[in-house]
Amino acid sequence: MAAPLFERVAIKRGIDTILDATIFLLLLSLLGYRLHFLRTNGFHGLHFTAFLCEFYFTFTFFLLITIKSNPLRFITYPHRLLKRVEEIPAVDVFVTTADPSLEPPIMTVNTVLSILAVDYPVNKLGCYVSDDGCSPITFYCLTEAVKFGKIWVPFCKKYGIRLRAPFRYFSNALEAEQDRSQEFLHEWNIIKGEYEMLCRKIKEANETRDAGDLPFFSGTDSKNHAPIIKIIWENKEYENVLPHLIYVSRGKRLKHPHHYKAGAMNVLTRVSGLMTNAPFILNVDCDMFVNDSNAILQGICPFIDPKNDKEVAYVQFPQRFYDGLKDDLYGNQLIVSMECIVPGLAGSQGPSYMGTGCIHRRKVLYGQSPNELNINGNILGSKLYKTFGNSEDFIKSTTSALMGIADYPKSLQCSIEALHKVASYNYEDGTCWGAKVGWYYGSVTEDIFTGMMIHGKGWKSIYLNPNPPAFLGCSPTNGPSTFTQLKRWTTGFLEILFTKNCPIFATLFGKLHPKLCIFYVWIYLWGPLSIPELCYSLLPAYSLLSNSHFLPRVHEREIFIPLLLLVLYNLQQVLLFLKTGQSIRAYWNNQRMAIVNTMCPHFFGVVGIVLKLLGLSETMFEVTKKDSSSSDDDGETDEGSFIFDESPLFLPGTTVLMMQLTALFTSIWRRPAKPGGVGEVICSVWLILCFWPFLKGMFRKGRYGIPFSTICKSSSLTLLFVYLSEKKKI
Ligand SMILES: O=c1ccn([C@@H]2O[C@H](COP(=O)(O)OP(=O)(O)O[C@H]3O[C@H](CO)[C@@H](O)[C@H](O)[C@H]3O)[C@@H](O)[C@H]2O)c(=O)[nH]1
Ligand SMILES: [Mn+2]
Repeated sequence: MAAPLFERVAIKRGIDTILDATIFLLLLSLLGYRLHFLRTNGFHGLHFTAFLCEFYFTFTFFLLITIKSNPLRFITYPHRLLKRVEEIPAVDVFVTTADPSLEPPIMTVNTVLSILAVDYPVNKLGCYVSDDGCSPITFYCLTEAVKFGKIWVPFCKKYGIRLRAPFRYFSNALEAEQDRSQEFLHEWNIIKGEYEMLCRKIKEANETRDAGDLPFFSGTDSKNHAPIIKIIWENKEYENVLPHLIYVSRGKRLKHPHHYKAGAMNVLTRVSGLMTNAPFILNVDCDMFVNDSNAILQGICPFIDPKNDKEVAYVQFPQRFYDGLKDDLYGNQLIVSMECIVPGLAGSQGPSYMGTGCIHRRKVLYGQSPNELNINGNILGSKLYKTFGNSEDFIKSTTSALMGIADYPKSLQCSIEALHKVASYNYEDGTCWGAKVGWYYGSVTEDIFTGMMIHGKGWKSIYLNPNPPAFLGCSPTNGPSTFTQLKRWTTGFLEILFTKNCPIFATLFGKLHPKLCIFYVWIYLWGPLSIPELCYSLLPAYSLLSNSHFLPRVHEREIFIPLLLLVLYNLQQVLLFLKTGQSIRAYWNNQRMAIVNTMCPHFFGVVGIVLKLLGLSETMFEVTKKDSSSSDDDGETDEGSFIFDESPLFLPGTTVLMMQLTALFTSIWRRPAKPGGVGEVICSVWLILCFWPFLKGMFRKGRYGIPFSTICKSSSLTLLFVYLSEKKKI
């Protein structure tokens, strides 16, 4: 038998398990203390509220420790696959971009170049770029990218370069190179020059908004236009330098829903079905380049392994980021989650789909279940039209994909009419796209939703977390973008929770593994967690203002429960950060942001969903702004400081901070000798430390300052709170 292509290895967690258990027991004791207190003293508003909040915290913590248990890791052997060339399947790569001003074209170009250059048989790859911005600039940049690609790709392959996104490759010093021969240096210099020229051309096109003569773009409005599908580069067998590159801007009409990224992915699925119809689909966002030229080979290994052939739906690589801010100021590098939480899922049904860096099996996206045999083409006839839409060509391609026929069609020369038809704005009307096949609609987090529906059918997924990382993307680098992204995620999660597609039903009536059910419930409850957390944050301030207590007093021995909880929980976090190679400051920023995020963007995610349920507003996919190193920064930069804007998202945080400050000072001023309970003071001070960047922001101007209007609103809310607390009216 051939050597295995991949292996699983258990991960040892050591002390983390003990800390999990201890913290959980302490949380239970705290609940016990509350119940005892309420029984002996009768109903007590403060303690009752505290009990409810702590109950919720204990519940989410329980979910989390269940998710983290029994982690696994997978190792792949891509070089073994390379030796079995005839078994290597074709892969279609989808790149999505939506807005050239928020997503600089140079970034998309680098992502595309890194894909064109991967170590994978060139004739088995096709790269499709979806441009929801319908931008001639993006199109022009891609045509220029191909010209550069013709020298870049052979250079990378000749010298075995691992990182094939030119902007990253050239940002590393030449000294790091192994091969320093004269020939190499000579070529390196030429190619660097060419890359700089490409950057200049792109910059110029961006500035002058001039992409040359492109008649098919004339008169198009990005929100209202017919489909534009262009083969930018076709790989002909005799050349075999670059894989196919196809530009797709799907048709849109103003009032017709286009379902954001999910809609774009479904159009790419159909367009690629007509052109190359590869059995596997890799999808990356425009900011996520291939960081290791072996990435696709690695990702294909689990699919080829005979043990998994029948049950793996997708292979997910972690989201990793390059050029993150120092010490993870906004806590959005997700390293601990990717290293310590997701591996727990890997040991079960597999990781959730994260929207990028993921290889899908095409058949699964066509709605097939793991136990269904490859279909027999004749049976389904008219049902196929109902499901997949009214295109004969596409039904043919679907049938062969579902039947497992690998090599249909042989060339890109399919009919333009068919292509335009499947990419038109109304092709999906009355079909199952977005509901039973393709990427699912109805949530702005289409990724987790689609992944969950796939798991619900009983499919497994595989988590590959290689070193060096296979893909790298970028994370938001300022407060407003971070908050907008998180708000969208929370809203998207709740859009799934409150439907018939809720994970609990998927476990009860479908094939979702209970552990995955727990994971999805845990993540969907991020938003609602903001309510107990906001309530809990009011308790110390209220206690200090009204001279009451919600925590055990110093002379009671139960005071050790919350104190130990605080110490052990933070100790656990510090250890996790150190274990994953991060700094103590990164730990602190992350733990602070966990609180800030819950109270600000997550809370607004909940507000958004309530408005949607009341029919007052619709949810939107707001594209995250991506900073490229080539974009100019306006004015001063201060890496360690928070960036704010007028958004109401900053309001709850500013208010909570003001409440703590007011409560603390009032209590010291009134009772200088005995300023309130120790527990309450510690809580209040802790919150002030968590919102420290907000405190600094209150005294600064410009983008590092909290706008005056937000300060006014927060002050009013604080005054109202102080008034009500002092009168003990709440
Ligand atoms: O109408 C749209 C909106 C977005 N996109 C693309 O979707 C991708 C993700 O958008 P981004 O603004 O970067 O969202 P993030 O929050 O950073 O993305 C994370 O979360 C999304 C779900 O909320 C997933 O789709 C992403 O894969 C995941 O990286 C980008 O390539 C966009 O170009 C479209 O193609 N069309
Ligand atoms: Mn993104």
